[in-house]
Amino acid sequence: MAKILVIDDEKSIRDALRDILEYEGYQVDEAKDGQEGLDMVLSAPYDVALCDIKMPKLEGLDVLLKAKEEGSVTQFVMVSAFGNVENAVEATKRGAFDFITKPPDLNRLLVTVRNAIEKANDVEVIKTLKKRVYKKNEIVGDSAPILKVKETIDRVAPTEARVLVTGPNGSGKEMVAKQIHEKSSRFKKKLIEVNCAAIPSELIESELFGHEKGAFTSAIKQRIGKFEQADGGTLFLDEIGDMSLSAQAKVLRALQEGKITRVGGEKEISINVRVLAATNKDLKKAIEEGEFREDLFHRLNVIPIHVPALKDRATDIPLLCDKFLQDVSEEYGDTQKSFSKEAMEHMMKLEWTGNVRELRNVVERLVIMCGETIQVDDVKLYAGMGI
Ligand SMILES: Nc1ncnc2c1ncn2[C@@H]1O[C@H](COP(=O)(O)OP(=O)(O)OP(=O)(O)O)[C@@H](O)[C@H]1O
Repeated sequence: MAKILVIDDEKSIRDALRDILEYEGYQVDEAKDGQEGLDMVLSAPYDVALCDIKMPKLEGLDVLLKAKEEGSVTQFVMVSAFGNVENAVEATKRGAFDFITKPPDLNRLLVTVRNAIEKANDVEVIKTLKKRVYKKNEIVGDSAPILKVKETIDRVAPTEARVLVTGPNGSGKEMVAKQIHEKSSRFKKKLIEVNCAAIPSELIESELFGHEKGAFTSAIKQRIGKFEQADGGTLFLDEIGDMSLSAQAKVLRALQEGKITRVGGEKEISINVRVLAATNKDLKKAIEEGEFREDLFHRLNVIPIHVPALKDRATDIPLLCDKFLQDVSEEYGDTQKSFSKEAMEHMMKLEWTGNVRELRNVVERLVIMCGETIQVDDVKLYAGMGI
């Protein structure tokens, strides 16, 4: 049942609104001034507040602003006296859902309340979805190296520092980059990812910097590159060790000068981008072999984060398995399965050359193929079938 709070200093109005709303089946509480209303909105989850504008102690507009400041998701419908409509309009500009005038017209009141409740439900749904996504992206593990990774993320995320994430395939480098972006002040803007290994070297410059129409034969129209797409946000250069030397030179210039030029273009375009990079290659060795620019390495490697191979943090395996059992059962809408003690001990001894990605695939395979409790023989049979 939807909960509605009526905030009004006139008892007759509170009584009238309560009668109407209770008759419609809503649960109604009352506050007799602005301050009491604010306290109640902040201490209980009301779907809708019907809030008078002119009140002693705290005016309606201030109740609204303070509630929003504190992150309240209650939808405010302002109730204004006839001569006070300007204030009500101002309130809707500042985040109130709508306003009605006194004395309230019954139909208009009920329609507005119903719409406000719908909006409140949408906001709740979005909030839980967001929490779920956040949980889905959570870095699982409490081994010493993973705790260090998480601590470094928390420290570095709010800064503008560039981060170079290293570690073997499937160890969680991309997850680290995503967390840094989500926990940074750039989180409302985009995180743009480029897999440098997947793009042919002759196309990487156009991919990163864009091109002007006619810059080369297949450039039939202008294209905005990843640096420009990430403006105000974060650019994640994955597999940076696979980037050609000529593209490296251009990336270096973009980082040094904060400017790029589209391929075939002349104009310099200023960009405000935080760059994160990742690689599974040994970049120091690549530098010695002349395959990676040392100056670019130093530009990118302001804060290094190393994600170790899974076999070097086997104590994380039970927690990761739990998380993946939960994810997979949610995905298939099944009850959650579990590992026998011996099965889990065996999981912890395996090599996991494909690291966490391989572990996730194996857990999914086991959930599909096995009974309620996954046994050690199941693990021997189904793990190590290739990732
Ligand atoms: N600590 C972790 N907790 C939960 N899930 C994880 C963790 N580490 C990795 N994963 C999951 O494992 C998979 C592989 O992770 P990710 O893509 O981040 O690895 P990567 O190192 O970037 O891989 P590649 O080197 O192939 O690009 C993803 O599905 C990711 O969600």
